Amino acid sequence: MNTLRIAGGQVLRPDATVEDADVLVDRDEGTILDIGADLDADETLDAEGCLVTPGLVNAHCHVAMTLLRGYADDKPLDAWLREDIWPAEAALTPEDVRVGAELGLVEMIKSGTTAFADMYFHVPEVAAAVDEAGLRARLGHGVVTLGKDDEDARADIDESLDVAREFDGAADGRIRTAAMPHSLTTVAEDYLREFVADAHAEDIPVHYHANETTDEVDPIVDERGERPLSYAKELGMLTADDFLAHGVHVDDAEIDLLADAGTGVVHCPASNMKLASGMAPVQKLLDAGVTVGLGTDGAASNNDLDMFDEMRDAAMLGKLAAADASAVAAGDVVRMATAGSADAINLPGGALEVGGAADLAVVDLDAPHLTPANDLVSHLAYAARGSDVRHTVCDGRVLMRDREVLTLDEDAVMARASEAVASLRERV
Ligand SMILES: N[C@@H](CCSC[C@H]1O[C@@H](n2cnc3c(=O)[nH]cnc32)[C@H](O)[C@@H]1O)C(=O)O
Ligand SMILES: [Zn+2]
Repeated sequence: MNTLRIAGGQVLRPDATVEDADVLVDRDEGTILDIGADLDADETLDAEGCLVTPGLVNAHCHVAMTLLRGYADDKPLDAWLREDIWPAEAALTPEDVRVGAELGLVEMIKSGTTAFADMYFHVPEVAAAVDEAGLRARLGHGVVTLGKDDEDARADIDESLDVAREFDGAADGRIRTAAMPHSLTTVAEDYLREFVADAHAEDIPVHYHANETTDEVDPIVDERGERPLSYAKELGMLTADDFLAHGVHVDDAEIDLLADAGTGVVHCPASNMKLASGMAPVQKLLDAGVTVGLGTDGAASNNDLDMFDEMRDAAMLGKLAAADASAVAAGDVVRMATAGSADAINLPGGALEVGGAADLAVVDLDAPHLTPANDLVSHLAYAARGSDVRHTVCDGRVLMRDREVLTLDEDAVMARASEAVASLRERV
């Protein structure tokens, strides 16, 4: 057996307690063997003065959109997508998506994220980047049928199903997949019904954007006389395996539907604030027992992939939405960014426990903004930053040691991404 010891730190346990302990990892199996005192191992990662946390799980992203960071800001969702983002995306080559994904993965590793869910296109390139970088992911090809003829719409759906079949279990099992209709309004009803049924017939989960803006909710209510999530249920896309992004404008009946079905909701507070989409009723979702995860959405609507920022944003926005300072507390957002997200996207990780996945982040507490150590869960939620992460481990493999990313060449990736975007701007 080949073992790794994360030594001398404090460890955040699933019940939100913190204890002084080493974490012993089986590198061959990628699992945690023991959490305890003075454990011996083949290799040691120093965690003195640090908090060892579960790797953060970014449950909704478009990772290659790092290329469009700062490309178009300060617009509402619909205009932003139609006027800026979709025209630029139409010009992206597979090589662009590869380097954009690598850039995003470097950013994730450097901020303690070990797993994510991603909706994009040229997915084979995203999968190759994930394989190389060493993270876990649930990947899928996003489908839009609006504005497409029947042949193109069907080709898009076929590609989504083919990608889900082909890449499930890739990267030594670290990659899982989903079928990904973009949203309830950008994929037409007949296509959606067939797409979802075909995916579920092969046990492929479905991931989509829902109830993000009122512009997206109102047409469904006007045309169908029912709420979007009641429509989603009727289409069969509200099962325990499926998960949706946003869920901003959901009413009480829709919250009950989500809780009854066990469908995960991925809250994306920064994106919702930046696009002025609205405030998700996160405390209500939690109270109803809905599985709630946390995601950054793409870097063009955030504008980073730092899940520490996202935790703080979720807590702040959740309190505002509930008009209650006790709503969406520190422990709630830490759980959402770890176990909640892992649960929503159904990947291993999200908790440090014996027998569980060895996916973790080591946060350096020796910083003025993390002093004094009154409450480490509070610090994670409100005061820590991605740049406080010292080591990142996924599936038992060290992806970053002492802030040096070991699986990708950070400087080379940044240079290639800048070149790719210079060329993209000339083409668009
Ligand atoms: N195959 C589709 C692309 C779908 S990928 C997923 C899409 O979601 C877009 N996207 C990013 N953030 C959001 C959001 O917050 N809401 C809805 N769509 C988004 C992203 O730009 C990308 O085009 C096509 O032909 O256009
Ligand atoms: Zn999105």
